[in-house]
Parts: sequence; C-alpha cells; structure tokens
Amino acid sequence: MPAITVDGLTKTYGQTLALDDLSFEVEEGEVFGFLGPNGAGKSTTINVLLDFVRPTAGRVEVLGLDAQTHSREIRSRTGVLPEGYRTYERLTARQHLEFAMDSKGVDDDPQRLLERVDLADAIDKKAGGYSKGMAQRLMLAMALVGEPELLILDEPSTGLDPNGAREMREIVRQESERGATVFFSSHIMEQVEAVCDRVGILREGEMVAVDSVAGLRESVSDGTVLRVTVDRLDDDAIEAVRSLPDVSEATVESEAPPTLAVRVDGSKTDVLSALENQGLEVRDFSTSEASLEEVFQSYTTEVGAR
Ligand SMILES: Nc1ncnc2c1ncn2[C@@H]1O[C@H](COP(=O)(O)OP(=O)(O)OP(=O)(O)O)[C@@H](O)[C@H]1O
Repeated sequence: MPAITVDGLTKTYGQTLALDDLSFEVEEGEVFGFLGPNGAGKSTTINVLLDFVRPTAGRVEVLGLDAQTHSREIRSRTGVLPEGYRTYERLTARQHLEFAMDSKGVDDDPQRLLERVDLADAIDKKAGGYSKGMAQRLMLAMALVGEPELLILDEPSTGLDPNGAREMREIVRQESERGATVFFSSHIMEQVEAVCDRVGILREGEMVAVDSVAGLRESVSDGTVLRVTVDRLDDDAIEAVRSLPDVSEATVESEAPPTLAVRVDGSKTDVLSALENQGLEVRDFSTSEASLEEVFQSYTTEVGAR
C-alpha cells in the first residue's frame, strides 16, 4: 500500500488553477522530495493531504485512508511541519511539545525530542525570544512527536543555517531508518539530493518528472553540458549549434573568455565542427554532467521546459 496516493487532483482558487490533474504515489518507507518553483502548487498539495484545503476534483489517500473523510486519523498518525506555522510566543519549547503530545494523544519525551533538534538548552525558554532557526527546530521536534508513520514537511529548511540544514537531513535519514515515510517539499534541488529516494518536480500544478535524483540527471543529460571557449561570440554560430539535431539548448555562459554552454545528447564533435564551420576558433572545451540546478531549471523554466 502506498503511503500517499494522489489521483487526478485538481484545485482551483477562483480563476487560479493551482493543481491540474495531478497524480503520483509515495511508497511506504520512501523519502520523497517534492520540488517546484514558487507557486507551483506544493503547499496546496500538502494542504489537501492534510484536509486543510478541499480538492476541486480528484482522489487523495494518505496511509490508505481517504484524506477528506479520515483526516483526523491521518493527522494523528502523521508528523507535520506546515509552511508558515508560527510558534506561540508565551509558551516554552516544553509546553509546545506537551501541546503536540496532547493533541495527538501520545506520550513522548520533550528533552529527548529537543536534543534531536539541538534545542535542549532552550527547553524552558519562551518561544517569543527564539531566532527563526530555533523556531523551525522546535516545529520539527513537534512533527517528530510520537514517532509518526508519515512525516510531511513543507520547506523544512526555511530559516536554517547550513548546519541546521545538515541536521535536518540527518533527522530525515534517521526517521527513514526507523521506517517512517517522509514527504517533504523544497524549491532547492540540492537539499533533496542527499536524502531522497525519489524526487517529483511540480510545475504550474503538474508533475513534470518523477524519478531518483540519478534518473533525473540522466534524463536531462541526454544533457551532458559541453562548455566551449571560442575566440569570439557570434549569433549565427550559436544559431547553427542550436539547430543541430542532438542539441537541446545553447547559451552564452560568459563573454570573457567567450564561452558557450551546450546541452548535447549525441556527438560533441558535431558542435565543435558547427562552430568552426562558422569561422570561429575553438580554444578549449570540457564536458560535465548536468548539475542539479540545471536539472531543476530544465524541468521548471519556460525556455528549458521539456
Ligand atoms: N488560498 C489561496 N487563495 C488563492 N490562491 C491561492 C491560495 N493558495 C495558493 N494559491 C495560488 O495557488 C498557486 C499554488 O500555490 P502554492 O502555495 O501551493 O505553491 P507552492 O509551490 O507551495 O509555492 P511556494 O514555494 O511559494 O510556497 C499559486 O498560484 C498561488 O497564488
């Protein structure tokens, strides 16, 4: 049984089509990264999973239960870090966790939970004095209460410094080892690389790719990127490269030294020949695997859209 099933999910807000016939599954025990640029529909999807938002059409199941008719049970078995959630200024970390335990009807150890997120020192301090990163750590600890079967984290690295982001990844890994399914959204590709079994890329309410990070790289990397330094830049030469059948993209990467970045699926020599045939001198070239940023761009920008 998948931990999450989204089938033909559509959500409109007035004239805005936030989700457009979206379908995907997250397997039990999987760490699934849900990626997409701002406004792609990530939070809307998460809000439907938790029944904070009602779908316009489609079916959504979480832990095998209908998200609308069984939202209470789903929430009691799920740890959630919602986007834009605010802490209560006058409550301490301990009180926040006690509140989370009460509302879930479970027992847990606030000290142990706060140690995991490196906030144990602040256990009896009021959240009003917390930095953004501390508040985010506290909210993560609240999501971990009661060893949930499923963790749904909306942009969990928001407000965290690089150390905090690393610790967050470590916690995701530990939770996964314990057997939990983890579903988290991000608009930063690099954050998902280290921890995700699979990644889904959302664009304008549609899933444009679902695969492992390696699989995504490969799919773009028909997308090996060839970097060619030439003696000068020339529009006709760039056009000639673009028109080659194996080239999906050719852009000017730098003016000095004049360098082109060419995404090429087949023969690289064809690219070099095309430039030379246009009277350019090739001074240097190198190839590289598609970076994660390029993968993300390739799937989510107008120009690079596949
Ligand atoms: N309550 C709402 N009322 C009207 N429009 C909304 C509402 N919530 C979201 N939208 C619109 O739905 C679309 C998807 O938004 P959503 O917040 O789900 O995207 P997101 O991928 O989570 O973005 P971000 O990375 O910026 O958080 C956007 O066009 C947004 O403006």
